[in-house]
Amino acid sequence: MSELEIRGLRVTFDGFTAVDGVDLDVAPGDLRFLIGPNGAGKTTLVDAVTGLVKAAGSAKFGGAELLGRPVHRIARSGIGRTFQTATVFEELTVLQNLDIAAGAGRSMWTMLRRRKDVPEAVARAMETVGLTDLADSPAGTLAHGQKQWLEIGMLLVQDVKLLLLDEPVAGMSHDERQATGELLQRISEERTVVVIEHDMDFMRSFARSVSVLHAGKVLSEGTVAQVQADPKVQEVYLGHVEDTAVVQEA
Ligand SMILES: Nc1ncnc2c1ncn2[C@@H]1O[C@H](COP(=O)(O)OP(=O)(O)OP(=O)(O)O)[C@@H](O)[C@H]1O
Repeated sequence: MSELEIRGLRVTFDGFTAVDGVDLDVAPGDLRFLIGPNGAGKTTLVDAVTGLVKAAGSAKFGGAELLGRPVHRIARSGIGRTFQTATVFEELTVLQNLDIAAGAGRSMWTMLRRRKDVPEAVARAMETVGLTDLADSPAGTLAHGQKQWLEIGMLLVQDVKLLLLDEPVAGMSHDERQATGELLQRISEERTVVVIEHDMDFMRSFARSVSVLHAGKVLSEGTVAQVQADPKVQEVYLGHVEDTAVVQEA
């Protein structure tokens, strides 16, 4: 059964249809890449699923309808996302950021105080994203890639079941991309991960499945090899110089 089941999803902005009848199924434990040229509707689709924009159609998570629910209730149902720019608290340490994300029921003072007993979920998330040694470093001093990992860690401590990540490796070094890909593979052993991405090398190395969006519709879907071999995909990408690698290296 699909964990995320989208049917006939449609998002319209002032008469312009950004998402135009999308059907999408993501199985539990998938590491799905959403690719497509600029303006294809990838971010808008994620915005619709997370309640940030109004949408018609259906988007079910674990069988429950998401459309029409407020953002906080969708988040509480186990869906978390990151944005293109990391949104961590720069003045607070790695541990404090994770603590706040884990937050429920603790006072601000308890969370901001340096504590010896780190909650297990926080310790585990810190370990998973490789930031344990930097627990007491202010987030503002982290490298760009580390901030993205911290943000992913903040979703893990909330025990999010479906992670929606918007261009997580943008601006990262080669080594950071590699580490991020491996991190996403580890995470997807227990959770479902959907990644919006423009980096085709990264997609080829780490995607378990791929959906190609174009002009608000799903153009192609399958494994990396299937999508790369699809003439429709080649046609769309050949018109976009920055993305021709998807076909050139097929
Ligand atoms: N709030 C909005 N109001 C009006 N139009 C919007 C709004 N948000 C997005 N759009 C338009 O919807 C289309 C899809 O945008 P979207 O950001 O979802 O594409 P994308 O595939 O994520 O592109 P990119 O890869 O460049 O991030 C674009 O034409 C965009 O200009």
